[in-house]
Amino acid sequence: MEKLMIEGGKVLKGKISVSGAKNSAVALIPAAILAESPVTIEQLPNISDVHTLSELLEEIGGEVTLENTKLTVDPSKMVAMPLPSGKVKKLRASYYLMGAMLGRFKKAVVGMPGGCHLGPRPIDQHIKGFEALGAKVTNEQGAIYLRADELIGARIYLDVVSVGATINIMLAAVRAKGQTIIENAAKEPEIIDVATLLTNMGAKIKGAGTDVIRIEGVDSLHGCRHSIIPDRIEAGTFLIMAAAMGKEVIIENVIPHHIESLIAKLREMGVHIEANEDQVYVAKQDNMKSVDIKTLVYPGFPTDLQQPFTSLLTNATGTSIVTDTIYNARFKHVDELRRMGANIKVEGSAAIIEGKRQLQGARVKASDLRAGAALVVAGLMAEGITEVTGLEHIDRGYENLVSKLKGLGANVWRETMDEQEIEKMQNA
Ligand SMILES: CC(=O)N[C@H]1[C@@H](OP(=O)(O)OP(=O)(O)OC[C@H]2O[C@@H](n3ccc(=O)[nH]c3=O)[C@H](O)[C@@H]2O)O[C@H](CO)[C@@H](O)[C@@H]1O
Ligand SMILES: C=C(OP(=O)(O)O)C(=O)O
Repeated sequence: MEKLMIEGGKVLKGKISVSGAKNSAVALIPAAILAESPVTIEQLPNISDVHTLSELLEEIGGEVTLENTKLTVDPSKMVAMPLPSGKVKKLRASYYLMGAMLGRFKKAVVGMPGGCHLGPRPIDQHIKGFEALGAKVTNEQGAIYLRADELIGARIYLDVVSVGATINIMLAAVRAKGQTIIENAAKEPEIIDVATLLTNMGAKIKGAGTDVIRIEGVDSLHGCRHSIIPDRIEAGTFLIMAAAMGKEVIIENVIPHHIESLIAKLREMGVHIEANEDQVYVAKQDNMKSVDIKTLVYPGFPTDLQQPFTSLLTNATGTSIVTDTIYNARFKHVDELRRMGANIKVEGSAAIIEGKRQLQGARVKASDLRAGAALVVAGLMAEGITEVTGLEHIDRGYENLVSKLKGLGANVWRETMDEQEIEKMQNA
């Protein structure tokens, strides 16, 4: 087991490049199940969620080759093998195996997904969608059983705007008979990316990226090549790091339009940002002003950036309020930031941050992926050394974080933990 060491206070300068989007990748890989010939996905991030999903596709008979950032899946020999436990528990996105296998085989058995602990993460809207398409869905000992004689297109109104449910229903509906209409659909860029792959595979989808998606089912789908969009959350994390410690930082391979809500808030704080087609230039501002943020569905401020942004706000003068309307208990990072000297109170779904505080290096633990990102931001700003454990969470979503940050001049490295340290961490 390893821990991440960060010597804080170093100025960040230079270029950093964004990898392919995790939350697209984890849907595009299961989508390959729907084809009958090989699908190649390019620019994939080298993160553990991608490896876990590739292994899951192998478990159901897929021939998978993963070379650097390119994955080829030959799904022709896949079978509807039950996946009630094991690797499906390692990540959230294993729920996309439900929609994809239901679409291809008209049946699936998939264990309840894992992923970050952000409070309750129900999948009732996914199930409502599958049932509307004609599937019988039961939960037996922690696994979801889905079966349909035939999938028939339907009009589905989502009671909650959900990225996961929108994509999952799309995956099943492309192979249903007739038309499916998803109303109150989520509009995240990852949904457009998945719809683009499916369209290249022969699906008929209109309206992805708006709140009404229309799908005309087809009898079969074929292989294709697809290049994934850049990760807006990784890009956003780098922007936040640069706002905290950056002199002249250029973030490359980014679609600035995807992170407009973050850019607007950083500018409101006084951070200097210039954006062109696929690059963003950031320069730190010494007297950042406090701001309030409220997380919302896209194009609102993303919940996935709320945690790293909270760390930045400890360095802004005045009181900031961060409200998470998507996951109102997504505040596990706050206790750890307090250990580093932050003055933050959590009241209901809001965190109240009193700045400006000079954080101090400490031993902290990442409880989930973006809590980990928040602690890295805090470590870069802190005086002295910060030790971050719980790296398995960070490795789910950030490719080569250490070498990318080193490229900007940060002093960060990984160290193997000894047995005593592991025991101490587990008992903490
Ligand atoms: C693998 C993946 O892409 N994960 C992302 C996805 O997670 P996830 O798929 O969990 O998030 P959703 O967009 O589905 O959920 C949004 C909100 O709807 C609620 N809800 C969702 C589904 C459902 O059936 N019932 C229900 O009530 C959730 O509890 C949450 O409050 O979107 C989140 C919100 O942008 C991001 O934080 C995660 O990074
Ligand atoms: C919460 C996240 O991931 P997951 O849904 O995979 O747990 C995330 O990407 O911030």
